[in-house]
Amino acid sequence: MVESRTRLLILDDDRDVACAAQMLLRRRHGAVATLDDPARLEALLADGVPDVVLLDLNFTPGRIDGAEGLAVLDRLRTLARPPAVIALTAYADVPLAVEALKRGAVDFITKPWDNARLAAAVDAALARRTAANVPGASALMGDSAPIREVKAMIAGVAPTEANVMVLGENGVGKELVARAVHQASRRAAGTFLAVDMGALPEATFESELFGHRKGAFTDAKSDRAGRFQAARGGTLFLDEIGNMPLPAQARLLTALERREVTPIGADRPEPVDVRIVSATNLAEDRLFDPAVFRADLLFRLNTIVIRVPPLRARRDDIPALLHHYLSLYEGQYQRPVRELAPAALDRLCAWDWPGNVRALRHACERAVILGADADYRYEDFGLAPAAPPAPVQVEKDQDFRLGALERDTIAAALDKARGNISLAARMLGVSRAALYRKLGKHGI
Ligand SMILES: Nc1ncnc2c1ncn2[C@@H]1O[C@H](COP(=O)(O)OP(=O)(O)OP(=O)(O)O)[C@@H](O)[C@H]1O
Repeated sequence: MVESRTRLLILDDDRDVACAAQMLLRRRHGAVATLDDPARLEALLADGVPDVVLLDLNFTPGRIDGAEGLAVLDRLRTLARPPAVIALTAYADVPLAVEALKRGAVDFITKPWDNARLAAAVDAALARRTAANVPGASALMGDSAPIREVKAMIAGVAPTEANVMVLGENGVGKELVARAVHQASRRAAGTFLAVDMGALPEATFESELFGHRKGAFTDAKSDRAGRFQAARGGTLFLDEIGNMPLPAQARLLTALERREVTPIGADRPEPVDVRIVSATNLAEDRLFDPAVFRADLLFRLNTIVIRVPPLRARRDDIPALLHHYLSLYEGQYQRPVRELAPAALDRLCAWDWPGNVRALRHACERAVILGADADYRYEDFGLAPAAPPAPVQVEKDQDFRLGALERDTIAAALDKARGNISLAARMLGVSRAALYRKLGKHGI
């Protein structure tokens, strides 16, 4: 994907709160705008739509019904390319957070927040600004035999309450499969809440998932709902499950076995009413290694396993995906409709797509933005390997080596992390979203 700066917007009437969030996020993301009055939102949107909006749900002092924030959320969702919205609320109001999630917010944070948690939520929102945010892209495309099999499994398993584990390489569409299970289930009217288990800090793991009571620990200034409570009546998607440390796995297992969770500081457990869909890109031999993943947790989660094959194993889907994403980005960037030259299509179908559908999508975005000919050419997709180093002038040579160095470092980190994106991003000291951008840039 073409590198672009992330745009964040913080919409909160409390200037101190907005300023604190701005300072925290500016270090990581650069451009962070703040707005204390929703009446000025339209003028700001006219200048460009942000990627992520941190949205306070109550502006007028004393109001706690969230109606003001929900109205802004509804407005943002009508945009052609809506931002990912993280709802902010000063009140541990689970119904309000759930309402925001139902109306399309990707996450919620209770104020006062933990900085690491806020930063992780923004990263996750950026990485997830995918299917849910792009009209028409939420359906699983493809009609190859393997993808038809996946769709048949989804149709068969969705109406049951069985836990589903989705396996597959990065970018194959595991989250789309999880959403499809939710949408075809009896819980479709409820919340679909995705949690990146690999990104949950170990210290706050329990409070994030199960919630806490005011005063349970020094920073617990108010009650806080956990993900299990927020997804009540809906589906909890536990993503990157293979990245969980073993102690966290034990705590999750207890909750699933007892079907109840106890918020930290509470004296009574609360029943759990969620359907669990989990996903990992770990290879199955790693998943069955007890040093990596607890067997008892695995057997809780994998009642039904849906394996999503890599794109290179279902090349018949490539033409439809290319046409879909090219026309999607032509519309989005208001670029002319262009054909894919037959020779280019052949080469794109022969490419192995190591980053799977996500990489294909990024490549299409690049081609739409950079392609200049009447038809799309293979070169427009940025997949050709880097040119061999030539003994040209020193400066150019250095540029080339810098790019190659970055690519090699990323490839080495991915290799070491066995394809685990969260882990590789942590090793490289960048966010998951930034790593995905770099993967797209290098066609990895
Ligand atoms: N069959 C498909 N049809 C259309 N778009 C797809 C399909 N599969 C994946 N995509 C798109 O590819 C991108 C990656 O999909 P998704 O996030 O579901 O993959 P993932 O397997 O969960 O990735 P990761 O393991 O990296 O989290 C998304 O933008 C999604 O919309």
